[in-house]
Amino acid sequence: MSAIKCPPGIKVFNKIADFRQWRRSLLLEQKTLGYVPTMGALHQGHLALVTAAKKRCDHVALTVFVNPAQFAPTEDLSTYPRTLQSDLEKLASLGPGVTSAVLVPQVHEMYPAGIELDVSKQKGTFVEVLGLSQQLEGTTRPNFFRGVATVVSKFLNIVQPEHAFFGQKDIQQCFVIRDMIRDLHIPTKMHICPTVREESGLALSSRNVFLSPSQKKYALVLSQSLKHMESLYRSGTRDASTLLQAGIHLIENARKQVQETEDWELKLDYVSINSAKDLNEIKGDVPKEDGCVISMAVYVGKTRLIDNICLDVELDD
Ligand SMILES: Nc1ncnc2c1ncn2[C@@H]1O[C@H](COP(=O)(O)OP(=O)(O)OP(=O)(O)O)[C@@H](O)[C@H]1O
Ligand SMILES: CC(C)(CO)[C@@H](O)C(=O)[O-]
Ligand code: BAL
Repeated sequence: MSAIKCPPGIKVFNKIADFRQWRRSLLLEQKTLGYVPTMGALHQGHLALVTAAKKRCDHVALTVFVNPAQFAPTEDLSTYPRTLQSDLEKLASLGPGVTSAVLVPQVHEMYPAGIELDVSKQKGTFVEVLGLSQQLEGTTRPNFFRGVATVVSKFLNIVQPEHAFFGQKDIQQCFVIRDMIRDLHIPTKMHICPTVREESGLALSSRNVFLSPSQKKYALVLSQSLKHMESLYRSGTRDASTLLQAGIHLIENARKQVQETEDWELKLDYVSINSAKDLNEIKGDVPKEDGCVISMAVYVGKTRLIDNICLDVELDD
């Protein structure tokens, strides 16, 4: 932390107790706090959450924490981008008084009992949101939402924000956290903000830095196939398998082109249409009254990207 230069006006804490003392001062001044949880490597998607938080609240705080509990032993915990100094500069670039505080806690404070990536060796307290965590992302990342729900519940307890802001890009995470907040009676109002995209349509993601220029070009297949399915839906196609086949066709074409011309692979992990009520998979016609989420994960080389669209769903109120 000593090597980090804090931009003027932004308090950077690495001890939970120091953050809490600052948070208490806001309570005494009757100021509201909006909270944006992140794993750092900030981009315009994160900054849009900060801006939305500032519109609603007197102060905005972020956490920057690459949470080991949401990574499987085989995943990219050690290589996940860590760019705290430039993250702080990006927050400062939003203007004075937009971000008030950033908490960058240490792993041992967040996980006093230690944290093993192998779930069978873990000790301590964990939070699981049953019914929403095993499908979609949970198929490939079976303990991911347990790690997310655990760390977000810790942070909501530490930060005690009136409002918390999450991105639609991680739509299943939003569903999981929404139910966790409800079930644990956490006194925070959750907001889901739209996915910020490059002009090309590519959803911004911290992991995009791993893409080569040609991978970035082929990564457009995620947003393009979603858009294609959306336009079919809007023109009256309701059968989930017809919609999915149309998306899969585009992804398969891209996969073949990559196979013929590149030295890396493009691989569909999943594409699925799920009810916006309970994230159960929809077979047959999409019921308009429930709304649906079309989501997918695609490996572009070694980088796994996700994206989604929500149809006939009000995500935020
Ligand atoms: N393009 C985006 N638009 C809006 N919100 C986003 C976008 N990307 C991420 N977020 C949101 O920012 C918050 C923090 O996400 P995180 O730090 O994991 O960034 P990320 O870009 O999603 O990283 P990763 O590449 O690991 O998925 C989450 O609520 C996430 O949904
Ligand atoms: C919510 C979160 C910060 C928890 O580590 C993470 O899953 C993310 O960045 O989306
Ligand atoms: N934005 C989700 C964090 C992760 O993929 O680990």
